[in-house]
Amino acid sequence: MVNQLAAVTRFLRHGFDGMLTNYRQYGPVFSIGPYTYLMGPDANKFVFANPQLFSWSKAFSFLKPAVGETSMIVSDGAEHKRRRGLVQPAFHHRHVNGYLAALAKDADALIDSWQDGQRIDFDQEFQRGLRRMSVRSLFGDRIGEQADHFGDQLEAAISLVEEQPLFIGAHRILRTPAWRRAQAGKQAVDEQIMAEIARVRAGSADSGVLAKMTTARDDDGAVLSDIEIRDQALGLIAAGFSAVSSAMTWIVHLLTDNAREWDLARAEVTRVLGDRPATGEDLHKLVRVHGVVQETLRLRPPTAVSVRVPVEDFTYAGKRIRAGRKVFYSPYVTHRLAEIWPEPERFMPERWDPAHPAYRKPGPHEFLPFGGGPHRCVGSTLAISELTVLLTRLLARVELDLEPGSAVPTKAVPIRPRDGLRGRVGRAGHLRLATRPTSP
Ligand code: HEM
Repeated sequence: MVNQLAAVTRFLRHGFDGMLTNYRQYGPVFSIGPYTYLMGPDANKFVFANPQLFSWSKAFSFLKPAVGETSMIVSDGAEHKRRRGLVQPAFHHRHVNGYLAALAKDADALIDSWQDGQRIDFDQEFQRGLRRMSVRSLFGDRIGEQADHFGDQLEAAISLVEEQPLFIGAHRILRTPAWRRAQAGKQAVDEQIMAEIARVRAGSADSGVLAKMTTARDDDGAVLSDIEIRDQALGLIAAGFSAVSSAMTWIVHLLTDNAREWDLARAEVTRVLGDRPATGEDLHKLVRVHGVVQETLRLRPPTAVSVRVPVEDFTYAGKRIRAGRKVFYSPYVTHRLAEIWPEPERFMPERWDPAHPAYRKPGPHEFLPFGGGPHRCVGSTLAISELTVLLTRLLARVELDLEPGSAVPTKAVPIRPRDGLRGRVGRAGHLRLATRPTSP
């Protein structure tokens, strides 16, 4: 029997760690108020293997004002499969590797905009820099040239749906200024995307994901309509943009929390890359950097929980779950289980190095920062590339000195530091890093 008050209080006090304690106490399936939690590796396996039980259209309906009705993330069944089949090839390794040079240029532009010794909020700065990087690789060079302006309009459209679903309904009914701003931003962005699709259809060459989706054709000759392409483009940004910047912020926090970690990752960058940006061939040689990115996604998965809405009643672990309930699964909880991850609270990039004794290859239901099943993150390769490129440029070029205590995690998705991540930046070799004890 779940003690409702204790279970809610745990989450309110301790966020996702409270959810972990609830799992420990109540097992892989339990309900708190209107919500049901399916937790742990076996529950993940069940959720990913049974997509026919769930509706994404219902679970993510709150996103529709920003991403439209046809975006993959709000599509089910055969429609989802068709759309996904036409979008996914644009994220193939081969294409993503083609974006690395442009990503490095944008990463360098971000770093160049900082003054030596300047005090900044890295969380804000990474959001700004990664927005530019994402806009260029998704929408191509033409829109990429006005990435900041385009990004401002996008953000107005998307910021609203990042609020609690209940508040979004209130904004819509009351036609609040935030709602009107979101509508104006969405309209401006829609028009630019439609114009870009028309240019690509008229034969104008571009290399972004948008252009690839516009010309995509499946084995049966099916294509995406203009509205579908526009909705996919908006869905990619809505699903991806804040998750990547959240991951970047935590990467820097975890690396600088212990100067030794920063030094080890930097030594690898110096050895493999020197001062040049990474190419596709370099990626598999950056073992430590890869470990840092993976280990951050383990300890601070931006999508700490995600939601499903069952379309029919079903039974899991002997418990009946009714159609229409909100059901949550949690990468965060699974990533902190000692039975899968020895010393789960420790930041250990070496666990991802096949040559290290601590290495163990996790199953897809044990390490799931990008979800799993047919709706698994379509942008995961691009996300990892953006993080790797920005991280390697930071390691090559700057020292960071973070202010202690400036990284209290929020209880929201994606997890961010509540008051930002503040500190000073200096050119490599110029600023002395303060060494602090490791804590995840
Ligand atoms: C570190 C960064 C990222 C993380 C942690 C992340 C995480 C996730 C997760 C957990 C899901 C599945 C949600 C569920 O099961 O309910 C998902 C889906 C998705 N992600 Fe990501 N994501 C990231 C970056 C990106 C990027 C960069 C893009 C696009 C360029 C993107 C586009 C999408 C889309 C479109 C879906 C829905 C796919 C579908 O419904 O078929 N994500 N993401």
